[in-house]
Amino acid sequence: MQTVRVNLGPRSYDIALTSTDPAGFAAFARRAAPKAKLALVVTDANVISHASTVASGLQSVGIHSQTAVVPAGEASKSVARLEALYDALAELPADRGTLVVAVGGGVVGDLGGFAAATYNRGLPLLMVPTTLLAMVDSSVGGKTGVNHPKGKNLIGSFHQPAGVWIDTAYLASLPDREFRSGLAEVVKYGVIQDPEFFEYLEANAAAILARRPDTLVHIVARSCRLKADVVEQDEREETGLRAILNYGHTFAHGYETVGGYGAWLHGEAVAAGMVGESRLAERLGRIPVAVTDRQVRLLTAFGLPIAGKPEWATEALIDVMRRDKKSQAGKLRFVLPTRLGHVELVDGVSEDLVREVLRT
Ligand SMILES: NC(=O)c1ccc[n+]([C@@H]2O[C@H](COP(=O)([O-])OP(=O)(O)OC[C@H]3O[C@@H](n4cnc5c(N)ncnc54)[C@H](O)[C@@H]3O)[C@@H](O)[C@H]2O)c1
Ligand SMILES: O=C(O)C(=O)C[C@@H](O)[C@H](O)[C@H](O)COP(=O)(O)O
Ligand SMILES: [Zn+2]
Repeated sequence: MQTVRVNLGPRSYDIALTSTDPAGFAAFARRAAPKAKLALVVTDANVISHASTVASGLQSVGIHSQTAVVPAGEASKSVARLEALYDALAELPADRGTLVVAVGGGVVGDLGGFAAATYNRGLPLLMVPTTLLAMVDSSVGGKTGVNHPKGKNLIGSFHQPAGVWIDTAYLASLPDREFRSGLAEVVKYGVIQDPEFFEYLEANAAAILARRPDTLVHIVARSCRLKADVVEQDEREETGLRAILNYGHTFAHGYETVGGYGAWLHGEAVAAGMVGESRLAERLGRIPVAVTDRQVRLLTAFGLPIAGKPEWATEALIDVMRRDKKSQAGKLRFVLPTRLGHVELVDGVSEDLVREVLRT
């Protein structure tokens, strides 16, 4: 087992990275929440069997749990599903020591995490990610929330987990499209922080797609460390540093929202979003075309899209972008590459330039 520590003073926690170790999980859960007696396990319909293994582990260390199952998919990141979780917590009844355990992908983590952040003004949260995307990104760093019809994650909060338990054996059953979607966020770390990691992904694309266990462990561990490094320095996205994790996401959230949260998976939108935002950087004279070309080649090798769908209206996409959390006084801000491995937050990018890129 490897451990990645996220150092956040009193909110510090461990990310445990393992492969099939249910006994280890129970001890980890007990360490992360020493006083918990009761838990709500939140999961989705596709991963109920993993949730029941987790529930048995909790029981073995004296934590009795109930399970709340939400339908699989992005539509569950809604205020209506959140209310149902509040009902389940009230029914338990939860007290301030009750643990929320999110077993699933980013949808379950963001939704269950936001219920934990807000019920009784905050409950301890344990993340048990079962998708690649959740292992490398959403389970780490404390962003929780739900969508609004007018924009992704418009309702949410920062609420750090007490621990993250990653078992890469869960990835064996993950559908191919979901696995590829997670790879988009992995590529993101290479572009924003680590050119050597980007080269590793280029050189090992076939082994990664074949889910070779050593490559999986490496990409999950490296991604968690890279994300933790950013979160440790700017936990609540106040200095602008954490915004680098939003590379590709201004476009991506446009694609997801205009697509009605069903057309594309999050990682697919991020892949096309990174290419669009890299093209913006080119047009602003910040990078040579070669930097975009390398991203296009790697994302294509991973079977990910590199441009939005032609039917998505430019003005509808821009309208969503104006509501992006990085916007200030209605002006768009983008995270743009300066070279492979480094990005900057750039103010006042003209909407006309964005239109031009969206139309190409
Ligand atoms: N909080 C953050 O920092 C953060 C970061 C990145 C993404 N996100 C959010 O995460 C969400 C996307 O997460 P996701 O890609 O994990 O999608 P998801 O949660 O919808 O899971 C994808 C699909 O895979 C299924 N599944 C999960 N684990 C499985 C397994 N082991 N075997 C078989 N099927 C399995 C799920 O039931 C679902 O159908 C988006 O809402 C995105 O906005 C949040
Ligand atoms: O953790 C972060 O910070 C991120 O931006 C990670 C993103 O991959 C993730 O999609 C996040 O949910 C986007 O957050 P938002 O604040 O733009 O809604
Ligand atoms: Zn993302």
